[in-house]
Amino acid sequence: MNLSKEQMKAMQHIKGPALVLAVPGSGKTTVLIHRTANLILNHKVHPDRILSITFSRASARDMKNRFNSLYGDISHIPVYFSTIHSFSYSVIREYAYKNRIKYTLIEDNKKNLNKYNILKNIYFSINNEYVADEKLETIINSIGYIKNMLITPEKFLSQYKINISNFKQIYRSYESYKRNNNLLDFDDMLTLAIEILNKDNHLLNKYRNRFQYIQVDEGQDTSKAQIEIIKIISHPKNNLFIVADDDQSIYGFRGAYPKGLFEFSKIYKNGKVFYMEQNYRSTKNIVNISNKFIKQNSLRYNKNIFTENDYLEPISIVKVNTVEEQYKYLLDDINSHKDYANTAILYRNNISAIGIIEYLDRDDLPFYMRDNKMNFFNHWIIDDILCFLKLAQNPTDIKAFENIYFKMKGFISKKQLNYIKTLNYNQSIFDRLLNCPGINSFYKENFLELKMDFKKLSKLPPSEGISYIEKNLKYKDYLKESCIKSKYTIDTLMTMLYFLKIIASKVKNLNELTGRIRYLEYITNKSTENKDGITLSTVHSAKGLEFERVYIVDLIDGDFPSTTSIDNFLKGNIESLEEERRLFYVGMTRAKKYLSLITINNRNGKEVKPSRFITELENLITQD
Ligand SMILES: Nc1ncnc2c1ncn2[C@@H]1O[C@H](COP(=O)(O)OP(=O)(O)OP(=O)(O)O)[C@@H](O)[C@H]1O
Repeated sequence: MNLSKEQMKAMQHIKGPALVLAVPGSGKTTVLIHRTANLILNHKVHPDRILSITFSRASARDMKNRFNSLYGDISHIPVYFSTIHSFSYSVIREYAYKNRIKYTLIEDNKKNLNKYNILKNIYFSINNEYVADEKLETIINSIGYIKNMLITPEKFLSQYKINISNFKQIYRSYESYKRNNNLLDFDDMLTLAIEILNKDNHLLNKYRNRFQYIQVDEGQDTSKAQIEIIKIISHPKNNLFIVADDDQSIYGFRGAYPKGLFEFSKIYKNGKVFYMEQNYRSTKNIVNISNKFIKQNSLRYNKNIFTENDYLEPISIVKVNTVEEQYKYLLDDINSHKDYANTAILYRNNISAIGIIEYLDRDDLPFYMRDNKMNFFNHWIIDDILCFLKLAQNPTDIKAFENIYFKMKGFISKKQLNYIKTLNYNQSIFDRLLNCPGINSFYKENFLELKMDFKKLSKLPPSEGISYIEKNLKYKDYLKESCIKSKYTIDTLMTMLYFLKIIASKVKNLNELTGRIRYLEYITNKSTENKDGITLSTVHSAKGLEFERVYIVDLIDGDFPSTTSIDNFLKGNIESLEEERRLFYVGMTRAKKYLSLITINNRNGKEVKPSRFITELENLITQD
């Protein structure tokens, strides 16, 4: 590949600070890789002296693979591509070794001592109630934001409203608990590294001498804390080379600080800024429409993306009625090309992967999961449904009953549960309930009705059974109530049930359903090795990647863009909706030749609206 004039200029920049501001597919990563080789081959820089930083472990791996496939083993010394976290952690480890401190990482939730458990305990001790998963996530994201932005919780709370009681106290307890016990989470890696580099001159100089050249990919998603580390290490030579695209900044909620890019010229008076606006990745159809689309954002630096690539197929906007029709369309389209390794199915939320996996597996199509962060297969809602079905099959199953007796109609009390546990365990639970002392006719009727309901349930195929549990056994009422307490939205929970029904629709009985769930979990875990399969990924994790064919699915208003961003927009705050638009733009610009955007009218029997971004795109297309 011949680099363009713009790319060459950027690549040949050697000394002093430089910022490359560029559009998607313009060769930012390409330039960074060639520059690395140029430093080593033509400027005799030892590979060990170059620190190339990128955003995630996956992108560090991708960059290393791209480097190796272009240049192989040019120096017989491995070239170092790292995340800022792993770099910071190496600083901390060295400092800890020197000072005989033993830090423990608390990010592994398979270990007992992990940040989730610590925060759950702290939350309970302060608020006297259990914290729900979604609230816990808000707490973790907010703490991450505070640390990445290098601000105080007070400042954070003055800017953002979060629905967490006593957040400040939780924050302080968590911080002091970690400090007192030498515990570290990911965000501490950054703030502690800054602290260490600021106080240990010897260590600081060692790192400054070692890393003479620093390169940063995806500069738009570096946080203030990360920028600070990079600034400290590169000083005073400031041989700093950053590539970035503010239109692809998608981690604002975690403290990404793209505005930092535009302070570059203020911080580095002798800094050079290069621009690259030619896209080498996508067809003219995709480039033109993406360009118009991102121009709808107001918080951006205007760039004009263009390409010399040909026009090919127009992007397709596909509107179908149901989720099942969406999968059928996907399968038909993918099967007509069978170019699995060059195809990606992208989505806004992890949960969207469930239905896709089920359908791909039914058709025996290979897939590769880019990020397996789903907790679907072991979620309590799945456990609940399995317990209902187990109890229907075996009305003496007290363990199943104990899990769900308060999640259905019947008003069964804990006292009654404890009483029936003392009765003959071979007797049906419903008969035992009828034997509870002192129950009045109201309770008797309830229990008799329950007995009949479970009998009916035992005769239904699983997918109908789930609807029966939802409606007749009033499980949906329980879910609605639990939403009030847990801050799960009912839509999230109903979507999970809906995907479970899709899985259940092809099985005959409980055994098969349990087997199918475990099997899907297994192939999902295994698929992270299956690089030749169709890539399934959230748009977030697809950043930096490219595919011949890209499908973006489940394009529903409220999913993509998210409900929160729409609510904020209605209150006059455009930032989060603009971040969603950038995310959508990142998704669109992953496609080289073919881009298909799919929306549905109906999910789980409810009418849904197409993503407002689809409407926007349709308007832009008709204006052409
Ligand atoms: N000068 C060039 N000639 C031909 N192809 C090029 C050139 N520069 C880059 N490419 C190709 O264009 C595609 C996009 O390059 P690259 O991934 O480096 O872009 P990027 O700016 O990092 O993209 P993004 O920010 O969207 O992830 C790659 O397939 C790359 O090989």
